[in-house]
Amino acid sequence: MWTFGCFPKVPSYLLRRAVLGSRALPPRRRSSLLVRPSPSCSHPVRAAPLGLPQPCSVGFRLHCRTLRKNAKFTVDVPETPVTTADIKQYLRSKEIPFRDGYSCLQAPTFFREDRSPGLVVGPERDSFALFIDKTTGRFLCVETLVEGSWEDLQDCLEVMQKEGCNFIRPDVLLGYPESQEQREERESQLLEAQRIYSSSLALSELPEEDAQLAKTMFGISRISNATLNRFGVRFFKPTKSLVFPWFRTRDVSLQGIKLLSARTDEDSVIYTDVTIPRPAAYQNLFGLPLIGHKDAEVVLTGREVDTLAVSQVTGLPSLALPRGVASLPPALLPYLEQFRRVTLWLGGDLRAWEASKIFSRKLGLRRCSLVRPGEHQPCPNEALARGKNLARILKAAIPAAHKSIVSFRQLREDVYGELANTEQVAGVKWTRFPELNKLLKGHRKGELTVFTGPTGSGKTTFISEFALDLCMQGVNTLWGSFEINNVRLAKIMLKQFSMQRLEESLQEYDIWADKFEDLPLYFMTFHGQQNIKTVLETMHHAVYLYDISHVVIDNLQFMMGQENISIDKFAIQDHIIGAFRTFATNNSCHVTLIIHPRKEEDDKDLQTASIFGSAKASQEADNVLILQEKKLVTSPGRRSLQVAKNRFDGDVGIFPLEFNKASLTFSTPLRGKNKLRKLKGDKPDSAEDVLSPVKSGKVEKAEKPAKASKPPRSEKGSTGGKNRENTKGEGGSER
Ligand SMILES: Nc1ncnc2c1ncn2[C@@H]1O[C@H](COP(=O)(O)OP(=O)(O)OP(=O)(O)O)[C@@H](O)[C@H]1O
Repeated sequence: MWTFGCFPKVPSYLLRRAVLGSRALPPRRRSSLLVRPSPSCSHPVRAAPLGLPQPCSVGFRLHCRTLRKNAKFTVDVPETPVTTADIKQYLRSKEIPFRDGYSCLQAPTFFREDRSPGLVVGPERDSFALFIDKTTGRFLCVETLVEGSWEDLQDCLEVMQKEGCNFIRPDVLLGYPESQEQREERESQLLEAQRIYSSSLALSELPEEDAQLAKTMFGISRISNATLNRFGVRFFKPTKSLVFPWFRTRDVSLQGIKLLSARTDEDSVIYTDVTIPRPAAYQNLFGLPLIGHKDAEVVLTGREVDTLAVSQVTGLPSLALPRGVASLPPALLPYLEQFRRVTLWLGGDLRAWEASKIFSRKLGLRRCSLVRPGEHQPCPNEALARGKNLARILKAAIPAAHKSIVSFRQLREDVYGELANTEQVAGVKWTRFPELNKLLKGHRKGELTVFTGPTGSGKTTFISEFALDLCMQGVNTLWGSFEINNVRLAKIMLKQFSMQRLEESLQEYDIWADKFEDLPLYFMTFHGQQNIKTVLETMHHAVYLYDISHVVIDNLQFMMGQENISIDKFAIQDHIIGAFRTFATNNSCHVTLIIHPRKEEDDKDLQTASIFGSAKASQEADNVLILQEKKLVTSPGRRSLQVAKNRFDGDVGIFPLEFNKASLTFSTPLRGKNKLRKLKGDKPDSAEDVLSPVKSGKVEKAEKPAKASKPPRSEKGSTGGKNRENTKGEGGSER
């Protein structure tokens, strides 16, 4: 029988045309999300470099996974979001049998002709080796490691049907091979990983004293050498690091490593890890080769040492996520499909708890149980060190499935957790803006921040640094920059990241760019006017793929143009803000929305009323930040940041900012007293007093250092909205 195997290697779009004709498949829309790759356990990703036209929009985008130096990628956001029902219907129409799994549909693979049992790998280890993500339609064949979009899969099936063949050889369809540079980079990283791993020693091979010292340093004194050997963990003497290997399941060949180092800082031990390949391509489910194909239960942990502890003590199958609580890449979901029960024990703090709730939605709530962190339930390795009964903790894990009606009894542990961990509840602190921490207390998931300032005052520049600061601390960030293009935005960020005028130190460019590339930072490729629906779809997609917890939209005006102009424009604005509000709440994701002021008067400072069309809209925002350019400070041209609304605890105030033109960064002036003016105090006469403190005279009064004593205290949530904390997680699996 004639198959695609007969074709010479030609660009796939030519192949597609040759077979289907140009009318057979409409050209696909350009990708709208610029993101990192989501490589799976063992193979390369191909993609076009940043800013280049995306070949995938015209041809098959089938590819094996690769590593690449330039890790910023574009991926397709489906033109019409696909639903599970659509996928099922399509497969039925093609008479393809499938199994309905937790996160994926499973079908027989058609990427290899010879499916002899010995060659079949992956969790299912049967012919149903094609996993189709129920949310995105993306597929992965765990036998051949071919992956692609839902459209790609349909293309393959159409081609096969048309030609009457029953398999496609994926290599023929690789229209966009790696560049030589990418291949060299990948190969050199692999060699580096192999070199380090082969020159590392099993802890059992170290002199007893050294082994004990190393175990003490990493807090794994109670992990036996037998367990370490079973997982292939070694010690690399030159850097005094533990080495966790990433083995491919198919042939147990080494794909990469994670090096964990420890150093003491005063009283505490600080752990850092480095992965080869770099984090975006390091998609190792640590422990996967030890999973038996009949295992139906797994304990998912946030760290390799936790998996060692669980496995040693309970004997249960356990896997560690490659980036801990930061993300659960959907590319790993096929490898978790075989488990009927997944217990998430991701750590011992609130961040781990939040992550386990979010991840369980991806995994399918029905099969997930969560270990609630607490004093008596720390992370597994600590539990082992403290002599706790790990099996009992696992047994007490609570089902993740959401109940629409709960009693206080079910909430009391959550309430206690929040009261006992006020610092964690307050969110991630800025390292560059301590004054902001004093007012807002931190950056929290699920909130909506509205940011405004006069035209050209530096809104984009400031928010870029504001978001970068958080991103550098592991907050997965998605940028929607509709006004300035991504290259310009990335240039601003890179200067802020390196804190210098990079034009003058180009020899350092690669060093900074390499570090910058490892940030969990993603960009939408939209430019100019966009439909709010498309933007929200892209945001949803990014949250699913990359566990985004902060979206920055610059700016709202770029979503106004395509709405029906016969409707009142303030009503449109309200509608858009409401949509972002709902998104933030439902996805436990912080949205920062830049809005141009409605009106600017030379002699007046901005106030909340300068932004919004109606009071309803002002209630939607949890935080309102205003970049004030003049008036509030003595020197003209100097900027101040005003927190005009703070739903979390009501503290509002203002502090000056000094601009460094070389690095495009902001800081609080070193000189000058009373840098931060809190506008605390009595209940204001009206919301307007808080929302426009300038008008009420309170800010100007507070600006005078000598007279700034005890300004009136504003009421908590003085804007009239209830504390958003109460509604956080609405529509989700809030427990
Ligand atoms: N505090 C500042 N002092 C002086 N110049 C600044 C300051 N902040 C930013 N700039 C510069 O002003 C210019 C405009 O900045 P930016 O684009 O961030 O302003 P914007 O408020 O977002 O503008 P727009 O209103 O057009 O959206 C940039 O060249 C930036 O480097």
